Amino acid sequence: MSRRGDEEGNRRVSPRALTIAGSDSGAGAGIQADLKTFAALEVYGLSAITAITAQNTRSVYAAYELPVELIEAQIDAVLEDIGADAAKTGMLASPQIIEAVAGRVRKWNLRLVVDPVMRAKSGDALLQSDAVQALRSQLLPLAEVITPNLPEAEILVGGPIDTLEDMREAARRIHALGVQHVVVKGGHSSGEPIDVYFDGQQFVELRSQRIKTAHTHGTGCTFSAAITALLARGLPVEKAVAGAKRYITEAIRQAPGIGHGHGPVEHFWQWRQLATSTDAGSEGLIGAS
Ligand SMILES: Nc1ncnc2c1ncn2[C@@H]1O[C@H](COP(=O)(O)OP(=O)(O)OP(=O)(O)O)[C@@H](O)[C@H]1O
Ligand SMILES: Cc1ncc(COP(=O)(O)O)c(N)n1
Repeated sequence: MSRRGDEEGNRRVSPRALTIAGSDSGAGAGIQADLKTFAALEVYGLSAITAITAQNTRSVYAAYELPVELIEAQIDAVLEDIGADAAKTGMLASPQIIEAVAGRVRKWNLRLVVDPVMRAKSGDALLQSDAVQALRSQLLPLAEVITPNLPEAEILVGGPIDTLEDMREAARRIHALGVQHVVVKGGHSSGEPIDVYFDGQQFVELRSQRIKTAHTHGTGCTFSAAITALLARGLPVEKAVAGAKRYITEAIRQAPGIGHGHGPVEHFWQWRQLATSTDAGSEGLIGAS
């Protein structure tokens, strides 16, 4: 357990989450989206930056990977002092960074959500093609949750995914790589954005209406960060995933319309009301608090 935690005396001890990801200067995706999501969900956010991108809503203009030792040092610095109840990965760029991050996940026994980021919405590559094998063999067996979109799931399983049954089969095969809980996201499908959740035994379909918008930059980062934040808050995985789906749906609906390309989503809408409301007899997202 990496959370040091409870030596703060009388001070309020808030849940903490760590993101290990790339910086997006346009702040719609990457580290910036993750930290906004953590803050909106009232979780203290920590970061370890893997790469710096020069990016806006239109394109990625440049990317610079940070040295592996500096990435390891960021993770060690925040965990030996502050601790994290859950962590997530985003852009990992290279096999060397994946290997280093896997080492730190083992060292600190982190609860890990992996968003296997491969390309930006603009089409620019964010992961070297020879890094997929490292992702498969080194990081996936350490992941509690993985959240591939359809193109990422196709690369992980090595075949096309066209139907809901294909999504279920892909989830089964990714689960067999050692991930405990798989969410194959349907944002890139042509119909309703149905996400398929699989825990090794049962499938759950997470459904929502498709919102007609160009502003979906950082939806995957925000969704996986919301899962991480809700896990850090102590929710069971299935509830954290369902809560994150509600959070991202509303975040897309309320997108501020910034920039000339794919703009960011809105993180700071009033989630608490949704979170604590009783919905069809359920206890709400986090229960009243
Ligand atoms: N237009 C939309 N309307 C409603 N929900 C959507 C829409 N687009 C995506 N989603 C939801 O947003 C979440 C992220 O899905 P998506 O497949 O877009 O991830 P992604 O491609 O990894 O995102 P990104 O690469 O932009 O960070 C999923 O829960 C998906 O169902
Ligand atoms: C640093 C960084 N991490 C992740 C993404 C993926 O997000 P999207 O697919 O919405 O561009 C990105 N564009 N930049």
